[in-house]
Amino acid sequence: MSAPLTAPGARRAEQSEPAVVLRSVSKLHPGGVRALDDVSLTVRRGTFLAVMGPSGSGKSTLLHCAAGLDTPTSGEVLLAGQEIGRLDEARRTELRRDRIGFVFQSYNLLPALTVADNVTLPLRLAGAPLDRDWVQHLLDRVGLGQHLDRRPAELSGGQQQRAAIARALVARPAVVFADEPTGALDRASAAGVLGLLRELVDELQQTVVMVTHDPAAAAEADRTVVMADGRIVDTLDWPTASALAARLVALGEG
Ligand SMILES: Nc1ncnc2c1ncn2[C@@H]1O[C@H](COP(=O)(O)OP(=O)(O)OP(=O)(O)O)[C@@H](O)[C@H]1O
Repeated sequence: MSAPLTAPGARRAEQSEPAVVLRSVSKLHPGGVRALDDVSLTVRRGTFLAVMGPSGSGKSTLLHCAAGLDTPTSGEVLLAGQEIGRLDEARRTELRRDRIGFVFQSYNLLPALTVADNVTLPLRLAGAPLDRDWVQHLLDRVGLGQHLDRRPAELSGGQQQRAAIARALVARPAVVFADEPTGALDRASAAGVLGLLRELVDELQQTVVMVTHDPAAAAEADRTVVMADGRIVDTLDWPTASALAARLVALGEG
C-alpha cells in the first residue's frame, strides 16, 4: 500500500469520528424558500447513506451543504472532524479538493483527456504525488485497467461513470458524494455502478453519501434518509426497494 496523504496522527484521530455531521442545519434561499429546516444527521465512517425524497424536498441542498459547496444559513457542518463554517473560502476549496470525491449524473469527465489522465487530474491539480500502483489498482478495481488510453467518448456510459468513480477516489477522500450517479444509465450499467459503490464501502471502508430518486439504488445503501419539505422525515436501515417506493408514493412521488 502507498503512503496516506495526511499525517498518521491526523488519520488516527479522524478514524474515531464520524465522516460527516450536520447539526441543526437550515438553509434559506433568497426569496424565503427554506430548503433545509433544522436538519441533523451523522454519517459514520465506512458506511453508505442514500438520500431520497420528492423533487424540491432539499436533497441537493443537503448534499451541497454537507460537501461545503454551499453554506448553511444556520447550524454546523463537520467534515472529517473539521467545521466547514469556520474555514475561509480558500481553505474550504482545499478541503473539498483534498478530502471529498464527487460523482455526478453526467460523469463530468474531460473529453480531451485519456481515462488515466482524467482519473489522476485531482492529484495533479493538488500538486500531490502520483502513486502509480494506487492508480493502476483503482483502474483495475473499476474494470478499466485495460482502457487507460481511451478517451471518454470511446467508453460506454457505465464505463464513464466507473472512470468518474476512480477519479473521485484517487485522492483517498474522507467522503464520496454522489448526486444521482445512475440517473443517466440503463438498468444493467446502473446495477454495475451501484455494486461497485457498495464494494468500495465494504472493501476500502470508503464513506459514500448518494442522492437518488431510484429505490433500487437506495436499497444498496446501509441507511436511507427520506426528506420532505427540507426535513428528514424517515431514517430506514436496509430498507427494501419496494418499502422505499411505497414511502415515496405516500409522500407524493413515485
Ligand atoms: N438557488 C436557489 N434559490 C432559490 N431557491 C432554491 C435554490 N436552490 C434550491 N431552491 C429551492 O429549495 C428547495 C429545495 O431544492 P433542492 O434542489 O435541494 O431539492 P431536491 O430535493 O434536490 O430536488 P430535485 O429532486 O428536483 O433535484 C426547492 O423548493 C427549490 O426550489
